[in-house]
Amino acid sequence: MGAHPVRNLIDGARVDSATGRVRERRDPADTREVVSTFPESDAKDADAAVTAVAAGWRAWADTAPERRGRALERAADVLEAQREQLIEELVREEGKTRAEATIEVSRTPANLRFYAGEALRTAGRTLPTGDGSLVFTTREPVGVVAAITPWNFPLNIPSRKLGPALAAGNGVVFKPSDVTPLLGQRLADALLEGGVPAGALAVLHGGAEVSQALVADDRLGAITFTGSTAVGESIHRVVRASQRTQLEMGGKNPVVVLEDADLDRAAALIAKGAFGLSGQACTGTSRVIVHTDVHDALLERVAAKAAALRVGPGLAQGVDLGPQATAAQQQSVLGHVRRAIDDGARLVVGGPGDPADDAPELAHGHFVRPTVFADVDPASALATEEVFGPVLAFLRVASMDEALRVADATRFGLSAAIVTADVGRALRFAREVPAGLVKINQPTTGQAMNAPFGGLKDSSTQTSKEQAGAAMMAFYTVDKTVYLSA
Ligand SMILES: NC(=O)C1=CN([C@@H]2O[C@H](COP(=O)(O)OP(=O)(O)OC[C@H]3O[C@@H](n4cnc5c(N)ncnc54)[C@H](OP(=O)(O)O)[C@@H]3O)[C@@H](O)[C@H]2O)C=CC1
Ligand SMILES: CCCCCC(=O)O
Repeated sequence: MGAHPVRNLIDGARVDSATGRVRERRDPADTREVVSTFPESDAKDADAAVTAVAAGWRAWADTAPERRGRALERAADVLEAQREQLIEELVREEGKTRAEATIEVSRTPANLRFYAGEALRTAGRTLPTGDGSLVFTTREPVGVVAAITPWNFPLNIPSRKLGPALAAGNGVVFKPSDVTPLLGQRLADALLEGGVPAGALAVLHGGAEVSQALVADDRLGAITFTGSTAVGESIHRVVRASQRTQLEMGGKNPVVVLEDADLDRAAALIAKGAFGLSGQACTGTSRVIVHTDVHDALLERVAAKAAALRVGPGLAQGVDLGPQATAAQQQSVLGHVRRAIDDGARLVVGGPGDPADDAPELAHGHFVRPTVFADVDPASALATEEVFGPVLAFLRVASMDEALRVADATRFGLSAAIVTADVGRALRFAREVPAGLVKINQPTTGQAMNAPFGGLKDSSTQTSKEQAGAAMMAFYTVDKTVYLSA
């Protein structure tokens, strides 16, 4: 499979960056393979993209909602027709397994269809006046929206931003991660083929430089970002008070296991949440906070599952864990593992060793070993910092009160799970745990596409939740109140 040339998309034209610089994206499972090439864009490109969408969005906003919805529906049709191709490209560009890629490639068109319907449901309301005049509200598009997205769900996460933004009649400047430029182009191409006009959608490729320039543009009405807390906070410092921001950021998600838990069930959902997507999920499980009475029995079960996982290229049969998405992510994960050992955590499974030592065919990929630590200090880096890799920290507690305190001992509050047969304590957990997503006897990962998605604390801005249907549309529209006398 040759390298796909990806270019910026501005006013319908596929153009190189003003910098003239082109970068390569190589397969994270085998870096000898170039998957795509893409422009390294800068502020000039960002300015050109915003200028084009600022000029073009109004015509899209004036398009009948039914036609806007139909364009999203047809874009979903295009993506579904490309299913097998997208699955393979997603595995080769991002690194997830074929099974994980299949789920994402299926969810993406479903997101577009979900928001296609919202185009027709987003409306204002009339208010009684009693004096014969009319007072009503309208929902108008914000205008120009910047969507900046991460590499770990390069189709699904952008689709649940571009879908509602376009359904509401906004124009979008889309900046995919430089780790997954091809998938970003595939989504944009499907939207254009579906009928979104070139003036309503621009795509910029590149890294921090173009992204920083984009968010600093005063012509943006809204910025929707998903990525690390550090970058999200840097964006928040730049934008004007009047510009809407929706920031979905990092997590350090715990599973609390009480003494009455079904340990086989607990071990299965912990392994799924911790090692799925090679640990590269913001809602991924990174902490197990377990009652001391069942600690050793649970650790034994989870360690056995981790040790049995097969690491390898996502297109290979029977692989459970693909590579980390980049060399930088691989080195970051290994740095956390080495730091945990230095801090005195007990290594139970995995560790800093190179999986290629046991399997030479892995020598050209960014692979790491699924790793489990025990006796982790709740205040240590491993227990409080996001690793974003397949590394699990076991923390022992003696009560539910202590479990809640330990769960709260990080700056994050995205997803949290509890495993127990006690409904009363489960509901107390749901009330008291500082997390925007609470899972009872379920993994910390996995969401219903029609349920609000977002965290508390430094995991998310609290202005609006993603995926929340009508509530999502509120972020992408402005309210007006109109007073009318005949
Ligand atoms: N809460 C949620 O829903 C989710 C959160 N995440 C979080 O995202 C992180 C992993 O994704 P990752 O892509 O590495 O996150 P990053 O924060 O590194 O990047 C996110 C996006 O921002 C861009 N970017 C990078 N630096 C800057 C900057 N200084 N200013 C503006 N934009 C910038 C990136 O471009 P480029 O990649 O080209 O550098 C990318 O498009 C983890 O922390 C994870 O928890 C991931 C998925 C979901
Ligand atoms: C589209 C999937 C949302 C979940 C984001 C995560 O867990 O990284």
